Amino acid sequence: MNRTAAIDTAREWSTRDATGNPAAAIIETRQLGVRYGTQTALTGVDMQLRRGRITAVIGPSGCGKSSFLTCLNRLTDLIPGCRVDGEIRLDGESISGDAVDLVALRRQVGMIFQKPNPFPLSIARNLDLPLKELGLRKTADRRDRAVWALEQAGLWSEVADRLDAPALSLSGGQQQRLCIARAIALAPAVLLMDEPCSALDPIASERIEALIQELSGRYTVVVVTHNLAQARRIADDTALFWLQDGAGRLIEMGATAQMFEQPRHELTQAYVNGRCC
Ligand SMILES: Nc1ncnc2c1ncn2[C@@H]1O[C@H](COP(=O)(O)OP(=O)(O)OP(=O)(O)O)[C@@H](O)[C@H]1O
Repeated sequence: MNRTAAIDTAREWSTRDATGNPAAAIIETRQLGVRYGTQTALTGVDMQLRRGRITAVIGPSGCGKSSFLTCLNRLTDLIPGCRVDGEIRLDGESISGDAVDLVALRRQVGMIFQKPNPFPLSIARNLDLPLKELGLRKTADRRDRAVWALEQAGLWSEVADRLDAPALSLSGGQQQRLCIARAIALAPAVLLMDEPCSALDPIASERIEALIQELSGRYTVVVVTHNLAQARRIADDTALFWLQDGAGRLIEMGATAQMFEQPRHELTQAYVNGRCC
């Protein structure tokens, strides 16, 4: 199948769910492109991310996966020389332009990075601080919300008796779950995860994977991963990006089982079977 046909297929898929009904997209991109100075990292991405589902973004190094993710909550605004073209809609509303409240956007669309990045403060303060900024004025309310978020992240039983300990004294996997709790505490609609397990040992990775699966349904998760087995285990939907003619492009997107078992595009077939890169 040529590239245009595959993208048409991706478009057709992305507007229908498994029963043929229109899919409920929470995020939609149209002709999304990212440039760093004169270099085009990503071009022409038309994609719909479905509400409450886990979408894995896969593809070889340099094909624009992280650039795609960082567009979705406009962290790209913080990169000098970076320019984003096209359209991104969250719940039908454009997130482009100067009128958008970026603090509110980033609360709605939280980000988890490859390397856990807790604040160099106590475990409790890692949650209390953002909740204060969110406007929760009563200490008891903030504490309740913090406990709830730690429970959601599967961390509460491990830290309940040492909330005043430094966050950096936690293991890498616990720090990553703390970062997920910190994001969840702000009640986001979408969680973006950029290789959230790649800095962790296999056991900690397994816990994060299990946590991502538990979050499914309540949050929309977009996870960039180089680990194809992980994408297959945790993702409902999978999108393959590829570097073609010097720019990253969306090649194919579909339900994960279809992408791995019956890929439509030859690049997907080769990539998921480890026959290239
Ligand atoms: N801040 C930046 N400044 C300049 N160029 C950048 C920047 N970030 C990414 N790029 C370039 O954009 C292209 C896409 O990078 P990106 O990190 O989005 O790809 P990726 O698929 O996530 O790669 P990887 O799998 O290696 O993390 C690359 O050529 C990269 O060098």
